[in-house]
Amino acid sequence: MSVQAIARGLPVVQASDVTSAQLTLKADVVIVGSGAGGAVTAYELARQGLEVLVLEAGPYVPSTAFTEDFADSLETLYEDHGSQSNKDGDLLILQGRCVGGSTVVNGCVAFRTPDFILEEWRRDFGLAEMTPETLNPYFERVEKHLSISTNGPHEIARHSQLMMAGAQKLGWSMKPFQRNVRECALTGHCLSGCKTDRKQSMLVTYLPWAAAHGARIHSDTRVNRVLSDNGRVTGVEGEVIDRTGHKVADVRVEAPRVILAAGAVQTPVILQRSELGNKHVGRHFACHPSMYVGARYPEPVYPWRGALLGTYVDEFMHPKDGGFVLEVGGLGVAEMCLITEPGTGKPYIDYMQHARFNAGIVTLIHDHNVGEISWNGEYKTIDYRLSDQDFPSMMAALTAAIRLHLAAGAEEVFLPATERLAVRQESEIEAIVGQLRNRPQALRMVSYHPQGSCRMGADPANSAVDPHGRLHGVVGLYVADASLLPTSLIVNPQVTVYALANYVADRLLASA
Ligand SMILES: Cc1cc2nc3c(=O)[nH]c(=O)nc-3n(C[C@H](O)[C@H](O)[C@H](O)COP(=O)(O)OP(=O)(O)OC[C@H]3O[C@@H](n4cnc5c(N)ncnc54)[C@H](O)[C@@H]3O)c2cc1C
Repeated sequence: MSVQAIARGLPVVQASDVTSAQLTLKADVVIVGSGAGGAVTAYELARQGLEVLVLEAGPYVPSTAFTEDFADSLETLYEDHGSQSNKDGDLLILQGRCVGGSTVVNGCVAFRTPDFILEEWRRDFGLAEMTPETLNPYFERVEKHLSISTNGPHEIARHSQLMMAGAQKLGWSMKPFQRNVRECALTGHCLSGCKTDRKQSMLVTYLPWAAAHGARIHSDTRVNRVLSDNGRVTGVEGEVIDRTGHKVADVRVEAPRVILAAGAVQTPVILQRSELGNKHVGRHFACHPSMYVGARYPEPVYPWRGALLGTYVDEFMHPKDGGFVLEVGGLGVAEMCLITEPGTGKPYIDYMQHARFNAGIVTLIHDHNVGEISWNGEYKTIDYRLSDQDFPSMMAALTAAIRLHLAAGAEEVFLPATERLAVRQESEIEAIVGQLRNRPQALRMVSYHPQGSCRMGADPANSAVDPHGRLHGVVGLYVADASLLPTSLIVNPQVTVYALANYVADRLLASA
């Protein structure tokens, strides 16, 4: 490893450090991906004395190099440079692709897995251990490690304050978020990475801690295949690719245990390329398709100022109450161009000229696991279409978001539809929302939470991975990322992923 790499902070072997065309490595455990699942397993295993090697496809970008410019960040920190989408092209699927994974670019919102979701997992997937009693110690551990705390009054930006007043008028429960941030600088640039290391991402917590316990981290290293012999894992192979896209070296790692933590899109792709796993690998993909419902307020609210995410409406969280959450979110100008008012020409210019008057709400639904990830030998496909079963909760979430904006004093609410639709008063909502139909390209949706493509369960007849995180039918191969989630969560998933990764690491240690 070069002296510069160590001096830069985290000791990472980068493409520029690799001098031979063939890299051959050994480890007790090789971990693929350095995001939420990969970093937690790396630390928990390294601190118990295992020789851990982490291979990360994305670059190592130290926080001092973050630019707070979203367009730059999409280029350097995001999967497919921020353009990853579903097959129909109406759902942008954002994932981080860098050392630290999506945790580097996420919005810091931290929720434990709701009890009613754990109940579904126990009931429908035979996951008897997925109880609050088993998971609470993991949640507590991660909350302590990542300094998770409730937003203070100074972290509730003007737009969130207006919406809290609106929720009060409507009689809805609205709460401040919990976030993994220490003394937030309130710059609102979370999605571009936290330049001052206040966000407690994997880049500044579990990865340096894992390295301190001897874990080796290689960036720019994409794993293509898991190697196995007679149903037992023997290692992985992949390539070192530099930032200009040129291959620098082939990599082969010998290891008796492999943990896949490449995220819910790439983990099934690696398994499919390796021809490992049963027919559930890649299926049952869910993603919390969300809509950004923007609105214009009579006063400037500067949506890019203050904490990115302040408060949320939990009134409708349980499926029997609607099955959705409304999150009041800030937004920079670049993000606003990407995901809000769809008009072109004059209406669009007018909208952007009034950017400082716009505030937004992000909707999340408890979607069904109807998607599928596949690899055709050349490229991946994300086949996800909002199901007819989920369309009513999407519309209920949209209606509630419009009502909240109006109650908070908004003058005009813009629907995240491909045709230009706006609501100015409560009496218009039903007719305008009622025009929307569940067809491709009708809605503009974004997913920040891909999940469920290698779901956990006791029975291989309906799951890809067993209750301890082992791929059914292959010895030594584990999954420890958002692919594991048997159903969608409804709430932001990072804490669930950290807890499950820690749980899987403990199961691995117990069987070692
Ligand atoms: C913009 C954004 C905002 C978000 N906001 C929140 C939030 O506020 N709260 C919350 O709870 N969650 C949030 N999330 C989601 C949360 O960050 C993820 O659910 C979580 O990080 C998933 O963990 P993971 O380990 O499955 O994948 P990731 O954290 O995405 O890590 C996967 C890693 O694997 C690497 N990889 C992929 N393929 C390969 C390969 N072939 N070889 C080697 N490495 C590979 C990737 O480059 C990536 O670094 C957000 C996500 C995004 C993108």
